[in-house]
Amino acid sequence: MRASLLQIAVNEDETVEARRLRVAALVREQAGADLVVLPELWTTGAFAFEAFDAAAEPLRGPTYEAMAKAASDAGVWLHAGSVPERDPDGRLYNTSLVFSPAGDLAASYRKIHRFGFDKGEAVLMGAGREPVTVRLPDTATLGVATCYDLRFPELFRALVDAGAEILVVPAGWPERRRAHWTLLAQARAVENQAFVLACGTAGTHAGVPQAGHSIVVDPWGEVLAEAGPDEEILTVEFDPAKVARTREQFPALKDRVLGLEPPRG
Ligand SMILES: O=C(O)CCC(=O)C(=O)O
Repeated sequence: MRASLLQIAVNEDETVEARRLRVAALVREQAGADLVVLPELWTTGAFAFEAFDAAAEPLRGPTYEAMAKAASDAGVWLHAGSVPERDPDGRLYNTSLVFSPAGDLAASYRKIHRFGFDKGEAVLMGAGREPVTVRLPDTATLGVATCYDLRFPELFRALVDAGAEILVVPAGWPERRRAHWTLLAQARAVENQAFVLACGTAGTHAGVPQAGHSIVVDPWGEVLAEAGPDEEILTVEFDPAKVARTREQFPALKDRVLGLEPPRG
């Protein structure tokens, strides 16, 4: 399987419309890949809170249209990262879109864990409630999560319980916590015996330098590829069957003890 992670630079000197056109062209250039992955909220930048409202779009808005066409032009599965989605009631969500090689929407996922504590995304956007997996016929099952979700192992366990073998994590992770990003991507891969494809942004928006350093980790925790800090296309080839082999050879997932009593005392 060949995957390309497009680590897009999100800077304020480029308009949302210009970036959308540029990213669509980059996706088209990935013809021949099986899966292409974009970062979180790459139209505005994940920290551009003041831009969310103006840039919000219905699920089937301009980013949906551009990415559906780019996926079918390239003939690739496309995890198009996330967009600020406005639902029919006016509520915003951080919503990921996954397209099939025919350009059909295979899945959408509203980010469950919103970042910002008492400000930013956490107050501006609603929370998703449903973990999402996507079956790529004859290949593997994707489990999707977004940025801050990476800190919550129980979500990833739910995805694995639903059959996920490749965990895809678009992000807009800040440079100041880059060490956490790398560590958590490896931890989620090791504990779930799954591939992790984590695609971040580069550049600086809203005064927040982005970490870049998109990363692909195999089910044994080995880093197969890692980007640098700037805009980059990270391409990697791997065998999804390694998930089943790893889980068979080192069957730790089978030793899970569920439903423990709360500690006494
Ligand atoms: O958890 C972090 O350190 C970063 C999370 C984040 O930036 C996000 O979810 O947008």
